[in-house]
Amino acid sequence: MKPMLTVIGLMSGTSLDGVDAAVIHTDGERITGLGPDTSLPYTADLRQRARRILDQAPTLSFDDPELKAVEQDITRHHINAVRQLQALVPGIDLIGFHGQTILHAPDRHRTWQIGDAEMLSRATGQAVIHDFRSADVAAGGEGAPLVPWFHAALLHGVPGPVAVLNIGGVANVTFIDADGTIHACDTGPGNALLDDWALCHTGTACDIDGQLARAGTVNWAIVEQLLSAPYFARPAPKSLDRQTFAMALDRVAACTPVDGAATLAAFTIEAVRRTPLPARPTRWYVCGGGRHNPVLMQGLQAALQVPVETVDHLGWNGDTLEAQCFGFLAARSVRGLPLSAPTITGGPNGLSGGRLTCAGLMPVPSWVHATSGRHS
Ligand SMILES: Nc1ncnc2c1ncn2[C@@H]1O[C@H](COP(=O)(O)OP(=O)(O)OP(=O)(O)O)[C@@H](O)[C@H]1O
Ligand SMILES: CC(=O)N[C@H]1[C@@H]2OC[C@@H](O2)[C@@H](O)[C@@H]1O[C@H](C)C(=O)O
Repeated sequence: MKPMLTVIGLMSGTSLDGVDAAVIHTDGERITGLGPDTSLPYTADLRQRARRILDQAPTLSFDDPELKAVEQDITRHHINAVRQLQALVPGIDLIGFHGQTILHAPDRHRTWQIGDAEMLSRATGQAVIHDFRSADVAAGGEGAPLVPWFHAALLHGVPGPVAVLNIGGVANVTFIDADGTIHACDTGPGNALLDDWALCHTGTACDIDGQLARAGTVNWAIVEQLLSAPYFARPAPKSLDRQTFAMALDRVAACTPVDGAATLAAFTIEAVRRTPLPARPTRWYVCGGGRHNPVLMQGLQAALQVPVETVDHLGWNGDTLEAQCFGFLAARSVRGLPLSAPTITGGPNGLSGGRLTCAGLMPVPSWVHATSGRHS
């Protein structure tokens, strides 16, 4: 095993907006450098097709032709993103390929990320780690969130208790206690409901800068009703599917566009505030696209009553963090290091994850042999 790897991490998140890719220099424990990054948005057509697949996922068969076509198109975007970074950074050792989650149901021992790792490996000439969540789910864990080890590595030296909140389609928190213990869970919805509401009422893919929500009045009765869902009474670890709270859109259906947006934003914020954590964080750092929405940021500041800042204040890039994370986790995977923990996903202590594909790679890098047994 080479001590330090140069890895490209790839993330296509639940917002279905495109691929984020980033270079990271890491051995899966230390991060010695962050390289360039890029984002390739999906076309409106691919976004719609991927969304239809996500909506149908619970009943889809693995060989559904449209599923396969969407998977190929998504993989092509990943290949193009990798090629951009390969042109900038010579000597890439490995790719961490998250894929696109279309279904997440750990209670039924299912988590499903689409993306053709073999096609990616062949087209880019790189070893690829993929399928990061299945081992944890198979072992009884939630399979998500997986970002906490990465947040903890980046926070090294920042005194706890602190929380890092990612507001993507779904929102998740990493809590680091004063003694360094990591706790995590999905807090509730992130932007996904707001995105769906904005698309329906304005034709734009999100509530840009919170323009709708800012002009509306929160219907607190609806927020309380939504927060009475059993998920919010469950202790962590726990995780969500993008569509878990899709019924919230029916609950706000009679609201005006602005009041509906204000109510959905309040749902996201209140779900964060009520998330059970072992201690009160002294500070919250926010990443993910939701930090660009001032209504969410100001609402979180008012609700949490301790400083709430974007992770950019720590010198991190809040838009590329998840891509960097899957580069970091790929390096952990090839070393057999844990990707989760009992207080993160509820999976067993010491469990690694991810599968390795080296399709068509000649010669196979020598350090790859260290990972025998997990090839696909
Ligand atoms: N200027 C903005 N105003 C409001 N919302 C914004 C803005 N910029 C980005 N967003 C939100 O951020 C979302 C994208 O966030 P992000 O890329 O973190 O999600 P993701 O990685 O796909 O999701 P997840 O973390 O759940 O996998 C968009 O769908 C949108 O809702
Ligand atoms: C199943 C799945 O893809 N979950 C995502 C999703 O998006 C945010 C939240 O829900 C988080 O649990 C996870 O992503 C991040 C990267 C994670 O695993 O940490």
